[in-house]
Parts: sequence; structure tokens; C-alpha cells
Amino acid sequence: MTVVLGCIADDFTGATDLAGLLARSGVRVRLHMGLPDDAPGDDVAPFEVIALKTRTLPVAEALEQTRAAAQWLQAAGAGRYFWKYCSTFDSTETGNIGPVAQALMSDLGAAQTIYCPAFPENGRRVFMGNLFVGQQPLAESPMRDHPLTPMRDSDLTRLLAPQVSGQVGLIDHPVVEAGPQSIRTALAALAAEGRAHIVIDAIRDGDLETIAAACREMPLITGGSALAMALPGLYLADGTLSADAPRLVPPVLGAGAVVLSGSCSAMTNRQVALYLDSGAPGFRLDPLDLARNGNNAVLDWLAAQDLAQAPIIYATANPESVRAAQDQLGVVRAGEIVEETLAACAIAARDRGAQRFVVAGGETSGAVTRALDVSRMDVGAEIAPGVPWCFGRSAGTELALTLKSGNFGTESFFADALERLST
Ligand SMILES: Nc1ncnc2c1ncn2[C@@H]1O[C@H](COP(=O)(O)OP(=O)(O)OP(=O)(O)O)[C@@H](O)[C@H]1O
Ligand SMILES: O=C(O)[C@@H](O)C(=O)CO
Repeated sequence: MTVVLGCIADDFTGATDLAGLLARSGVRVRLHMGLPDDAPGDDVAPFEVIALKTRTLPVAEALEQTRAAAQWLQAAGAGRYFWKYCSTFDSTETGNIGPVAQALMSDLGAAQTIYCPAFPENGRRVFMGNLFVGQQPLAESPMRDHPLTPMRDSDLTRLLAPQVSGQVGLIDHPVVEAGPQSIRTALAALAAEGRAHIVIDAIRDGDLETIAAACREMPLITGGSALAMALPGLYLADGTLSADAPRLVPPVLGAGAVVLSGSCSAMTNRQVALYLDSGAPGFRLDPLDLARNGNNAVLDWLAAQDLAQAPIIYATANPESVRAAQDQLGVVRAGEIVEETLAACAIAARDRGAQRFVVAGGETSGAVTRALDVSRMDVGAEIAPGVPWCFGRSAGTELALTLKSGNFGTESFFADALERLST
């Protein structure tokens, strides 16, 4: 088996999002949590995804890690590459979307690439170069106030320009709608003008299919997960991938489960509230209490729970409570203390036999997978668009984990996830 598409994502939930959409095709997708320690073996999957945590790192560190990931994928025999970033284009003037794309272009010999964060199923659309979240322009959406990457402009060409040294161009929706040949002609015209970084409109899945058909031969494509979703079908159709490519056989798992939520997004707040309302046993983590008294109380509580009831431990709180904790502890320490506690709970739950882990939040997912030392996962069925169940091993035991991005899923996500796995 050879790697048809080597993928690199800039955060953990983003990587499972990408892996989940690729896995819709039924073809095997392997997900690595961080740069693999070992050189690629003979058992690579057609789609290999490396999850990094580079979204808000200093540029030099992001470049170093991404280049190392690309080298691993090259050694695994990857023929083409995909650079996945957030569907809300989370970045700043200094990066990291543009600088990483530029470095990969240079390393992989790509003279031109496209940028398309659209994910129509989750309400992210690009029109005339502007990104919309639902009905709001990006800069008027809650992403305006993101603590690390506040998005204060909706025009992707303007957002990208200061991040790259080459010229930025746009392929707008009428060109996309006219079909793959029209896109190829526009790309060639932009290349002749010296434009290497091309933002491209997409408002529906059909647009993404057209773009994928036009750009599939590019050495490097960049975008949100939904653009990559269109690629497996093209590879299957032309025989690049055979229909008998290996498929995932999910493991049989015990009933023990735990829900760990460190995301404070509006959607996760609603998901936690509904799960508690449905009668699930729950323990609320208070960062100030954790700072004063440590985490024995929650670990004692967890030790007394019936894990077949899928208890939830959550720090999820409204913006006022989060601010109050951050004012007293500092933003970084408040986050760390919650992440450390949820990581300790994950280990305790695993050691008591839990094999199903529902985790909410990107940073939280990083902390939990690191604590469980899950380095590699196979990707299974999606619970909601961009949120699949994944299967890995921790301390010699098979586990299922789902890593939910803060804004993804519907209100009933936690119950849906557990139900989905048992069927
Ligand atoms: N009550 C709280 N007070 C202060 N910080 C908190 C609280 N609860 C959680 N946190 C911290 O907030 C951060 C939430 O980030 P995380 O990436 O996990 O969620 P998210 O931003 O909603 O998810 P995503 O990155 O997938 O959109 C974590 O560092 C977490 O520890
Ligand atoms: O693209 C998205 O919105 C997500 O996969 C993500 O990157 C969340 O951090």
C-alpha cells in the first residue's frame, strides 16, 4: 500500500475533522497524534494524517514541525499533500497559515497552491474571497473575539497577503461554477501574473468537488477539511485507489465510558447542559478550587462512579466564569490546571476500565491524548460533520476516542456519540 495523500493539520480536533471526512469514502485513514517517533513502516494507509499543534506557535517552530511532518510523509511515499487549517482561517498577520503553506510549497516543489477553508455543512462558505460563518461575515462572527487569533477581517485575500511573500490571487464563484476547466484556465492566467497563492470561492459541496477535480494534480492543496473530502472519490474513480483498499474493522469495546469537556464554546455549553439534563452523572471543575485544593475531589468522585453510565467531568463554563478564573489565575494557568485535571481523569477512567472517551475542545483533546499516550488512531464513523470516532491503544488496551472541536456537533452530541459507538 502506498500513501495517496499525505495530510498535515495544525491542531488535534482539526486533524480528526479532516480524517473523518476522508474516511467517509470508506477508505482507510490513519491519524498520528504528533510527529510519529518511528520511521514509516510497510503498513501505511492510503490517507495518512499527522496532527500537529502549531496553530498559534511562533512561526519558526510551526515551520520546523510542519517540515518534519512533510518529510515523514515523503518517506512514507506520499504522492500529494494537503495542509489543513481551521474553517475559520484562524491565523494572525504573522501566520501560521501562509508561512507554513509557503514552506511546504518550496519543499514539495509546488509553484502555486489554493486556499479554501469552506465547510458548507458547518456553515463556512467563501464568496468573492470573503469567509462567512453561518450568515455572518467572519469578522462579525464570534471569531472576532477569539482570545488567540481574533479574526477582524473577512476577506481571505487581505488576511493572507501579509502572511506570504508571494502575490495573492482570487478565483471567484462564477469561475468555479463554470467547471474544472474554467478553474484551470484561471489558475494558469494567475500564474502568468506571478500569483502563487490563490484563494478560491466555494459555497456548496458541489463547488468543492469542482475545485478538487481541477486541482487534484497540484503537489500541495491547502484548505479546510471539506475540500479534502472530495479527493477520495476522484482517486477511486480513476483507479489511483482501488475499491478493495483496506477498510477499518472497529474493535469490540467494553461499556465503560467517560465524557471530558474543557471547551467553553457556546455550543459545548449547550451540549454539556443537555447531557446533564438527561440525567448523566456530572462533576463540574472549578479552576479556582483546583488551584486551592488540588484534584482529589474529582478523582474520588470518579472512583465511585459506574462508568457504564458515562459520567461527565466538565470545566465548561460561561464567559463570565472563565474570565473570573483567568483574572485570578492568569489565562495560561487557568487553562493548564483544567487540562491537567482532565488528563488525570482520563488516566483514572482508563485504569478503571473505560474504553470510550468523548472529549470536547482542541487543547483539551491534546492534553487527554498525550496523557493516555495515544500516538496513532484509525478513523471510524462520524457522529457529526467533522467529528468521527477514532480507535487507538493506551497502556495495551484498545480505546475509542472522539475529539470534538469546540464549535462542532449539535446539542445532543455527547449522547449521540455514545449511542453511535454501541450500534
Ligand atoms: N472554567 C474555565 N476557566 C478557565 N479556563 C478554562 C475553563 N474551562 C476550560 N478552560 C480552558 O479553556 C481552554 C479551552 O480550549 P479548548 O481548545 O479545549 O476548547 P475550544 O477552544 O472550545 O476548542 P477548539 O480549539 O476545538 O475550537 C482549555 O485550555 C481549557 O483548559
Ligand atoms: O476546521 C475546523 O473548523 C476544525 O476542524 C478546527 O480546525 C477546529 O479547531
